[in-house]
Amino acid sequence: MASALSDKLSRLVKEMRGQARITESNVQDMLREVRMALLEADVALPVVRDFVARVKDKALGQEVVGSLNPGQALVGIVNRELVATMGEGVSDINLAAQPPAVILMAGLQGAGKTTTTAKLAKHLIEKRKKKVLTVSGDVYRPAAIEQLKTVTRQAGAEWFPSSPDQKPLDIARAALDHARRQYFDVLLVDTAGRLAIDEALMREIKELHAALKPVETLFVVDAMQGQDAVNTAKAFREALPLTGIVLTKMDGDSRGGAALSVRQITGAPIKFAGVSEKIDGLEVFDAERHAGRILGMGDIVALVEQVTAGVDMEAAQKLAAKVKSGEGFDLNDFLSQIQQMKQMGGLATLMDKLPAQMQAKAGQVDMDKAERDIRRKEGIICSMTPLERRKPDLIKATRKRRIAAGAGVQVQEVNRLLNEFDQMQGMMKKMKGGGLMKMMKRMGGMKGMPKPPF
Ligand SMILES: Nc1nc2c(ncn2[C@@H]2O[C@H](COP(=O)(O)OP(=O)(O)OP(=O)(O)O)[C@@H](O)[C@H]2O)c(=O)[nH]1
Repeated sequence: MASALSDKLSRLVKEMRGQARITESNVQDMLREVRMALLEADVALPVVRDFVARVKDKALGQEVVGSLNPGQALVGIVNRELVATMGEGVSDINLAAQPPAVILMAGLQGAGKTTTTAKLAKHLIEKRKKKVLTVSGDVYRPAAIEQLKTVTRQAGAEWFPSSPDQKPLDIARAALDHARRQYFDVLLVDTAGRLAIDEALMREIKELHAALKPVETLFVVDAMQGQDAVNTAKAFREALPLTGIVLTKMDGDSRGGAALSVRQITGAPIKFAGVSEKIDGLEVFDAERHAGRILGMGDIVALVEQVTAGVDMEAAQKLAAKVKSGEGFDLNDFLSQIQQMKQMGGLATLMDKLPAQMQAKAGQVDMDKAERDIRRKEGIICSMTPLERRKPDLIKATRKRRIAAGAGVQVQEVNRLLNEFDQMQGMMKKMKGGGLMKMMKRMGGMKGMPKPPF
């Protein structure tokens, strides 16, 4: 499905070539695809509508800069809007309170509250060097108290005992008192889960909130819940002043649309993502990476940006004019293409940014070898005289030996480069216009290299 979206967008991107502006008419198809992609990613409909309207607003009339066409520019706008909606920058746990800083965990049953409580304890111990106490207020499911005890041990934190015959509010007060007296920095309060929104339990968590005055009230939500997450989020937002969201089970196969919906509905920042059942399976939420996941495009946008940033547009245009005018593509141009590739961070960096389905193919290419090969080629061309670079036909056997010696390679390598260059020159002529993207595209068909995105 991810590849279907990338394919659709790529096709539309191609159709929009040669248009200099994003207009009402050329943007419609793209926006339809974006809307579909968001719905398929399980983003709630009202959130999708809002989002697409914002993107349209930002996109209309926008001049398309540099080598980008309107399609590519729109992908950039969608990506930036996704990142902005889900929150830019890193938003860690706020501990700015008179210790112990209380963190209240809220969410539906099975969302992953207990697991997340322990994961968070570990995070605070290891990353923030805090002394952490956990307590369970879940008196309805006796196993929940034991579960918290086990995972708290795994996290290396301390656990405050509680039992099913106590009232949650009493447990919480006793734990807070203990935390104060024992100089704990943080008290993590796990609460009873709800299968669905339940009045009595909502009242209980509100009371806990009022008594504990937590510095953080985290809403724990299962990313696999998709659209259903919206109703849960609404109910919790109405009951509690949420300060952050933890999205769990992000290692599942959801498209991650819940992130966008829950963020928009609650207005609270997404702070962490649960990425495995294990105690260390918690990551600080990365909106940029998640935007890529929702669009199913890997880091394709980053790739487009990196390519356009690294390319010397003036040089690329000169090259295009050169090829068009029939003046020919020479080894100086070949050298400058290699150098531009280096400026973009080298092959390995570019491959890293490809979407998953392309990376699988890229994985078959030995990157180190490919990089070494490029460096050798650069060395060979640099050993030639300017005239030889313009007219490689002039290079005779004795010069080949000298060039090889100068570059520290075998003569066969020089021959191979000249042959490859010959092929490439033929190709460039056929293309009637240069450009790195086009060249990369052609390279996609060569030597098992993955195809570039556009
Ligand atoms: N794969 C995966 N599983 C998770 C993650 N977080 C929690 N789980 C699993 O989800 C299940 C429910 O997690 P709990 O922590 O028991 O959920 P809870 O919200 O405390 O549930 P109650 O105590 O019943 O309210 C457990 O099997 C966890 O191992 C995660 O990030 N990834």
